[in-house]
Amino acid sequence: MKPPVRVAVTGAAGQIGYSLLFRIASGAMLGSDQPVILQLLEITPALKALNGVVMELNDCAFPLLAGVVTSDDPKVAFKDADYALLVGALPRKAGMERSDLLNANGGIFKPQGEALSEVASRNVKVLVVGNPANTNAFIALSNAPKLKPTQFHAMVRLDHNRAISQLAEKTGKPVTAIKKMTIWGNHSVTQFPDLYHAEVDGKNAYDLVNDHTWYENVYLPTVAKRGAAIIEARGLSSAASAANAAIDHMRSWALGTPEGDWTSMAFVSDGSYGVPEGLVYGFPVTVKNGQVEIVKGLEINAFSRAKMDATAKELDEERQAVKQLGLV
Ligand SMILES: NC(=O)c1ccc[n+]([C@@H]2O[C@H](COP(=O)([O-])OP(=O)(O)OC[C@H]3O[C@@H](n4cnc5c(N)ncnc54)[C@H](O)[C@@H]3O)[C@@H](O)[C@H]2O)c1
Ligand SMILES: O=C(O)C[C@H](O)C(=O)O
Repeated sequence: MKPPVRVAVTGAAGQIGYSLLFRIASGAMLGSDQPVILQLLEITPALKALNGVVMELNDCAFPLLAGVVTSDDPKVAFKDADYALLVGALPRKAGMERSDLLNANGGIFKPQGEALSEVASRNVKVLVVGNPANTNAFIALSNAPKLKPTQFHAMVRLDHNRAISQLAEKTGKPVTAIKKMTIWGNHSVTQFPDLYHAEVDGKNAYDLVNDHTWYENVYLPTVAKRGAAIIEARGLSSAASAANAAIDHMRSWALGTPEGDWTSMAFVSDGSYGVPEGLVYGFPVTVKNGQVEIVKGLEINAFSRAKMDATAKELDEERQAVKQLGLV
C-alpha cells in the first residue's frame, strides 16, 4: 500500500459533497491502491450536518479511508493537502447565469487562495468547482503567491462529459467511441464544445454528423445550457454528475490521460491559441506524470475563432469585475 495522501474538500456538507466524498474514499479518484485522508471544510453552522456525513463515511468502513478531519478553518482543512477540491459556494437558482454568483461567491476564494498558499503541500493540485468556476480559480490563484498559477484548475469536465453524451446520442455510438472532445473557454453559456477535432470511431465528428445547423443551433446550446436544464427539472443544480466530473478531472490530473485521447481542463492561459494570457480558460490537454500539456497544432477555423474569442471576452469581463471588487 502507498502512504496516504491528503484530500481537502470544501462545502463538504453540501449536495455535491454528498456524492463526492464517498467516491473519493472508495478509490474512484486516485486508484484502488491509494489511501486518502479527507480534510473537510464547512462554514460553522454546517459543521453539525458535516458530522453526520462523517458518521456515514465511517459506517462504510472504506479500506482506503485513512482518516477524516473536519474544520471551519481553511488553514486546518488545507494543511499539507496534496489535492484540494473547492466546491463550497452558493449554487445558482432558475433564471440566473453563473456569473450572477460572482458577488456572493467571489469573496470565498480570496481567503482560500491565501490559506492554500500558506499551508498546503507545495505540489497541491487545486480544482475549483464552485461557480463561476473559472473566475473563482482566477481569484484563488491570484491570492496564492507561494504556489504556481498552473496548480489551480477550474472544472469544465462536466461540460466535456455532457458534450460526449450528446454526441453519442446523435451518432448512435457508445460514449467509448468518442475521443478528442474539447471544451474551450468558460464554464458558462459562452463555452465552445468543439466537434471539428473530436472523433467518433476514429472518424471526424463534424464531418460524420454533417449538419452545421444542428451543430450550431441544437448541439452547442444543449451542452452549454445543460446546467440550467437540470436546475429546471430537478429544482436543484446538478450534483452527482458534477461530483463525477470532479472525480474524472482529478483522476486525469493525477493518473494521466490515455494514449490517443485528450481531455478538457481550464487553467491559466499561456497565450496558446491566441487566448489572452492569464485567463483561466478551457483547453484540450494531455497529462503524463502529472504534467499537463495543451494539445498543440489544432487548426482553428473562422467559426471556432469567433466562439473562442467570445468566451475569452466574457472571461476578461469577469476578470475586470473581480479587480473592481478588490478580490485580486
Ligand atoms: N463547475 C461545475 O461544473 C459545477 C457543477 C455543479 C455545481 N457547481 C457549483 O458548485 C457549488 C456547490 O454546489 P452544491 O450543489 O454542492 O451547493 P450546496 O449549497 O448544496 O453546498 C454548498 C456547500 O458549501 C458550503 N459553503 C459555503 N461557503 C463556504 C465556505 N466559505 N467554505 C466552505 N464551505 C462553504 C455550504 O455550507 C454548503 O454546505 C455551486 O457554486 C454550484 O454552482 C459547479
Ligand atoms: O449550471 C449550474 O449552475 C450548475 C453547474 O455549473 C452545472 O453546469 O450543472
